[in-house]
Amino acid sequence: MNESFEPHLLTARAAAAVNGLAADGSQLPHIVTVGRYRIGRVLQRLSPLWSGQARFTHIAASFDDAVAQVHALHRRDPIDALVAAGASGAWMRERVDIPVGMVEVRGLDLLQALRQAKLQVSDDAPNVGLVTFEAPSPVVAQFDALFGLGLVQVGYLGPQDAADCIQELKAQRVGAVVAPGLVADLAEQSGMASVLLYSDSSVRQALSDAMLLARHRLAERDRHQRLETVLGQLQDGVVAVDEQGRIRALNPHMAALLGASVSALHGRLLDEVAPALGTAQVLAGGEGGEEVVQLALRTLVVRRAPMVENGKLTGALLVCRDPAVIQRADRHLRADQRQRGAAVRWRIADYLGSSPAAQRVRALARQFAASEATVLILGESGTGKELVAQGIHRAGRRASQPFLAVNCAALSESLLESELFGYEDGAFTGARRGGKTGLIEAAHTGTLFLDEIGDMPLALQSRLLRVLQEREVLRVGSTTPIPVDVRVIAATHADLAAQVERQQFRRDLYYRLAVLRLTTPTLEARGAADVAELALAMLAKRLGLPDAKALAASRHAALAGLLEAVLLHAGEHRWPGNVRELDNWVERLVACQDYLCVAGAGRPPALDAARLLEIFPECSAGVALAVPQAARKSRLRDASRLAERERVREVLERVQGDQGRACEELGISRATLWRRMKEA
Ligand SMILES: Nc1ncnc2c1ncn2[C@@H]1O[C@H](COP(=O)(O)OP(=O)(O)OP(=O)(O)O)[C@@H](O)[C@H]1O
Repeated sequence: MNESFEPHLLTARAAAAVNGLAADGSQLPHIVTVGRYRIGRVLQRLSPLWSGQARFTHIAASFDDAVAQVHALHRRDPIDALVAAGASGAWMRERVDIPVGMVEVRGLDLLQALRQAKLQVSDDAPNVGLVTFEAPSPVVAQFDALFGLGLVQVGYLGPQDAADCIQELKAQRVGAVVAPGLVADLAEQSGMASVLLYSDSSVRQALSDAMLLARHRLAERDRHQRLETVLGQLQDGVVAVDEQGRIRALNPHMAALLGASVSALHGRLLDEVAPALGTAQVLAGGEGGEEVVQLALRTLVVRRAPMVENGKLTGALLVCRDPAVIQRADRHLRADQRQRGAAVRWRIADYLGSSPAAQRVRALARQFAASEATVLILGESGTGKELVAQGIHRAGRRASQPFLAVNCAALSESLLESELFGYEDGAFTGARRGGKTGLIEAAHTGTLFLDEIGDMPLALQSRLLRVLQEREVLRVGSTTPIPVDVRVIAATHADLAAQVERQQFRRDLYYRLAVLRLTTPTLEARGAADVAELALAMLAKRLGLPDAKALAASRHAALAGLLEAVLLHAGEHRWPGNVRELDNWVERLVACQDYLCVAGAGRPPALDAARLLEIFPECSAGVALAVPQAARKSRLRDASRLAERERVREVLERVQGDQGRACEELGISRATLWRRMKEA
């Protein structure tokens, strides 16, 4: 016996079914019974037996009317299976894409029905009528001939035949009829006894069949929904077709590419909707692979793959990509690679100096980092323009994105153009195959530093202006602009405003660039204290120390003192090469430290003025003019002593304590060496 007949199960299930859920919380399949008249009533009477296992809806209609109502309901509330009988059921099965549990006439049921009918005939009308869907059965006719039932068989195709059926039965003196619902009802109305062709057990069997079909379909629907959720998350358009090329699944992105809704596209032939996708080609056993196609006005990259199950081709999967997405990913990858190659080294705090001018630079840079506006950094060569640009980038929201720099003065016009804007495949003779991504594209989401912007040729200035205005870049040889999100920081040592007046620089570009403006001061403007601070930091860096503070405690303290002494003699030097020139001094000092200090007889080594001028001719003015003050002299002496001691220690280390060799190298006597060793 079917478990659904157990009453306690029925109640528990019925309670859960109120919400369309099974007792375990899973969704119940939706079954729709379809039928009018007597069969409709039997279906409604018996379907509650499954009430805990399925949700039932009844549609009292037949044929086209039933088909229309089923479609309408299915759109509102998806149906998992239908139950119907006879001609109307067969009609529906042809027209609805939902499995149908058919109420079938079974042999014993028919005998039972005929027996019941026979018991109800009268002498006036002694015959029994049998109305069946489609043609009369020869087997039943043979049975009648054998047992003498007086059976009149009539075929029935649809409601339009019902009245004719009744007339024919009457004419043949039929007293009781075994017939489908409508005919049975009409027979009763015209005074004939009637027995429904379908027994309760055949209706129960149909309901049970429908249950199985519905469960299967519900599981399929769940799988489909999960798949749709996954597909919905994809940025690509994805469509699956069956072996005939009919769309069986697609995601909203694909529907948008095809220009219709998901539901409108479902079931249509993909080759009719979008012939360019080449569905037929892959279904005909062609190779999958990737191709660029034109779909309406869009260019897409389509990838096709046949679907093969158990060695049989069951359909195909097509994945469509917007080339812009691929290009963007490509740009990101390239930008990442470039970024790794040219890491951002500097932070705003690396801009050293305690002078008010240096403090102002740091404060402004911090302000600019919080903004997205274009920055123009003005300043002489070697005043830290790139350092500040990197600092602004690193302190802003683009810090984790690429920082790319290009020196506009270092490249020829055509090279600078392709470096900045990139080019398309075959844009010019010698162009790399596959084209090239320009720095502007590669800096997407990051910062582009345009050094020596004043040297950018006028033609490129116009192209750059377009990038800043339209926020898109046009590769050389291309007509399709690529959107970019780049912050531009430009720098120049030139007087850009004067260049604008002389029409050497586009005025509109100048204003676009100079939204935020910052000037990096020269070393001269920053003063001697900043010069010393920077020089000591450079010395520390050369010696592999973390910063200038570490010098004092190191064995290089004397060298640091020597550096300070040399700088004191720089006097009025104007540092035209700025930080680069200063770094050059530090390097010279490290190389010539021994030569600079001369030990007199019985006197500690001291900075030798003549040698100083020889190595640092820039000092001449200072040395000649400045009368060294007492404080300076003593600082210098200390520095020289320190340097000498340091030197002794270094040489002794190198010669592994061999004092004879150390004296030779240092050019001093053994007695002096011992004294120096004691001091150290
Ligand atoms: N205030 C400063 N503090 C620390 N280092 C500095 C400072 N100013 C400049 N530098 C250093 O000087 C060197 C040159 O700086 P940078 O390249 O930024 O200058 P620039 O103005 O861009 O020069 P150019 O215009 O010649 O390219 C770098 O090593 C930089 O770190």
